Amino acid sequence: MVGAANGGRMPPRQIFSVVNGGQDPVIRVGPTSNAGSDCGAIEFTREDVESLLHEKIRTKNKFSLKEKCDSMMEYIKRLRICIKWFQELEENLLLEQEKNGKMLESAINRCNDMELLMSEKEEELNSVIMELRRNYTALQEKFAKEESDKSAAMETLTKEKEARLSAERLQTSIKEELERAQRESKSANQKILSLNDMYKRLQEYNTSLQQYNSKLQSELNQTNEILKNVEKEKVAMLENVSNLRGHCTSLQDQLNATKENTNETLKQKDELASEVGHLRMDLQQVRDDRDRQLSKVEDLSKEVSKYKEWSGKSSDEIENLTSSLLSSQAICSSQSDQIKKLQQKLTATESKLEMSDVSAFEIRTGYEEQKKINSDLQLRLAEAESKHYEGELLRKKLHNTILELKGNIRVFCRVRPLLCDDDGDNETKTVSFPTTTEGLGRGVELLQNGKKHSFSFDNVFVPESTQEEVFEEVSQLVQSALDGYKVCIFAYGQTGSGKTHTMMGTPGNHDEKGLIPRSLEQIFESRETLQNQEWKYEMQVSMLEIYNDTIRDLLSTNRNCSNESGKYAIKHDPNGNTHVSDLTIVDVRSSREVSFLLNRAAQARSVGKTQMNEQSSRSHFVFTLRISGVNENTGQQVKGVLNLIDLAGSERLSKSESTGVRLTETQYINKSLSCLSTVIFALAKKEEHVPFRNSKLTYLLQPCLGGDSKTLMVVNVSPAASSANESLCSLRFAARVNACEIGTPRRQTSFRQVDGRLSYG
Ligand SMILES: Nc1ncnc2c1ncn2[C@@H]1O[C@H](COP(=O)(O)OP(=O)(O)OP(=O)(O)O)[C@@H](O)[C@H]1O
Repeated sequence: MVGAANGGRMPPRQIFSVVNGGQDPVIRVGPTSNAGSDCGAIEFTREDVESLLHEKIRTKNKFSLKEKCDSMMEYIKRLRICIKWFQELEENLLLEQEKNGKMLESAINRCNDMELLMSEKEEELNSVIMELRRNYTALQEKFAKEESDKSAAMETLTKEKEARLSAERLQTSIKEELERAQRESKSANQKILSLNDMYKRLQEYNTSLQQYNSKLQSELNQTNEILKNVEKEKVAMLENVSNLRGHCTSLQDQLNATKENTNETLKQKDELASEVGHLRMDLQQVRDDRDRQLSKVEDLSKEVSKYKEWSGKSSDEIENLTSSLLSSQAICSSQSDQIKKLQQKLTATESKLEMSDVSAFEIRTGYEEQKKINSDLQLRLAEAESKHYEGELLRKKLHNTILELKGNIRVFCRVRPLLCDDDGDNETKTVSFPTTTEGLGRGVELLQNGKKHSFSFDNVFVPESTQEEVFEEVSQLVQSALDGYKVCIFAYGQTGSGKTHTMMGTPGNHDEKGLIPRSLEQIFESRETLQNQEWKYEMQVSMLEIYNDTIRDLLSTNRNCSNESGKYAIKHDPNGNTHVSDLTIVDVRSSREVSFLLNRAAQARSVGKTQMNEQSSRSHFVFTLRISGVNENTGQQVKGVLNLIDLAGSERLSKSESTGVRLTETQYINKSLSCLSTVIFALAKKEEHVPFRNSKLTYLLQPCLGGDSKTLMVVNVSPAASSANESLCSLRFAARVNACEIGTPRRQTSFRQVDGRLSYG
């Protein structure tokens, strides 16, 4: 094509360039093409030409022109040969080009023809290709369709195979099942018969249970009614008894005054009687004197008459005799006066004596009357007291019946007042108390994140409730420890919610005493009263704390060796009694002694300042009073236990911001409280395994929680808005505990020799 464009010829410059820069590195000129030329068979390669062109002419003598001219000539000669070779080559190339041009032309023609032919053929082929493509696409579509059909068919086949296999398996299992079902059907038929039988019996049992239940319900209602009446009667009786006691005391006072009066009167009477005796003696003496004087006068008169008879006697003698007679008469008359006076005195004294006899008689009759009234009153008092005792017994029985019906765990809720330390939004009321008939005193409502949560417990104490009011509701439970029951009262709640306040109260403030001191006072008072019924009690106290899951003896004088291994090991015996080895147990005789021990324990207890509470209890405090009683009349023996527990408060690590020791304490507290809830829920669900051993607290309280004791949980709640989440958690936990039926309280009483050992539960 290039050749055609240049008319088949190339200029010599171009040929030279071909020699210099052509693709072929060597241009060889054949011998035929050089025939007859000067260069003969000389061949030039590209390198030759290039070296020739770049050759520098060198002479031996730089300044010899001849030599330079010769070498130039030589060089020109070589150049000429080269040029000639080029020219020949060019001619040959031109010839060849011409030839090639012709050939090219014919080839182009042929090519054009061929192109025409080819285009025709191409068109033909294109149409064929198009046809083929169409066919191909159709075939591809068909193929794809066939493929998809095939895969679908394969899938269906595999599915069918699987279905067949499963159907076969199903068939065999159905066969087996059928056989089994036939067997079962037979046994089921038998079972149906027996179940029908049982169903009938169960229906009968159910109806009897329903009847029994309704009877129990009505009995419970009646019992509640009776209990209320008994309570009312008790109050009236107590009032009556106190009135009678008042009356009796005033009568006793009167009686004493009368006795004193009588004694005084008797004394006066004795004095008067002795005076009368003296007077009588005086009178007698005076009478004797008078008689003597009278006989003297008589003698003298006789003598006077004798002397008168003698008339011969001297007148002096007569005068003497007359004067002595006169003096005797004067003495006589003065003595008569004296006698008269004495008689008057005697009559006055006798009338006085008579009067005093009358008043003594009156006093004696008054005294007798008073005595009678007093003995009447004593009888009435004894009657009232025996009625009161009977009422008390009935009330206890009813109280125990209610507990038996309800289960041994009861829950009270106490909401403490808002304190100035409480942070957060305290304008909106977080805790409220329903005023409906059924909710009053038993319901509590908590507002959290705008949602109201309602709870109901056995008793709910509002922030204004006093320590005394709280104790009043607990006193019956405390009392049953003296009757031989195991009693456990524990305070649960968030840190700073008022547990220690409820259990211990404010030290030094008499009105703010908590449940523990009040319970002890009541127990010791009742002990005094029961002594009249011949009951003799012995009491022992122990106090411990569980700090970081380690028991510490709060009454030990040597608290440093609490970590000795094997010390304070908890053991339960088969009777449900618990012992803590090496724990200090102190015999106590008065509530004053216990108060002293309580103060000692409070000082030894682990308390620390936290973000949430200035005086936060960092441990669980367990106070135990073991009571052992015997009735000397009947020989009956009782063994009661009173456990009063102030738990450490739960707290959120994020909120308490505890670090170091406080953080460790908080972690232990939270862990043991969560163990407590796990145990309670396991008991509630009646699970086979109850994880009592997961913490020292739950293991120690095992008999109280899972056994036959009377247990009361006081859930303490803070009304602060910032504590709403924690309060909700505590109330939810308490509600679940309230719904638990854990066991039935059992009284520990016997007529045998009491086991000397005492225990927690
Ligand atoms: N009913 C109440 N009336 C008046 N003040 C109360 C009442 N309850 C609690 N408080 C006061 O609230 C504060 C915290 O109470 P307390 O120490 O009893 O809480 P706590 O639940 O025992 O806390 P922690 O678990 O941290 O030991 C105390 O200052 C206490 O006096």
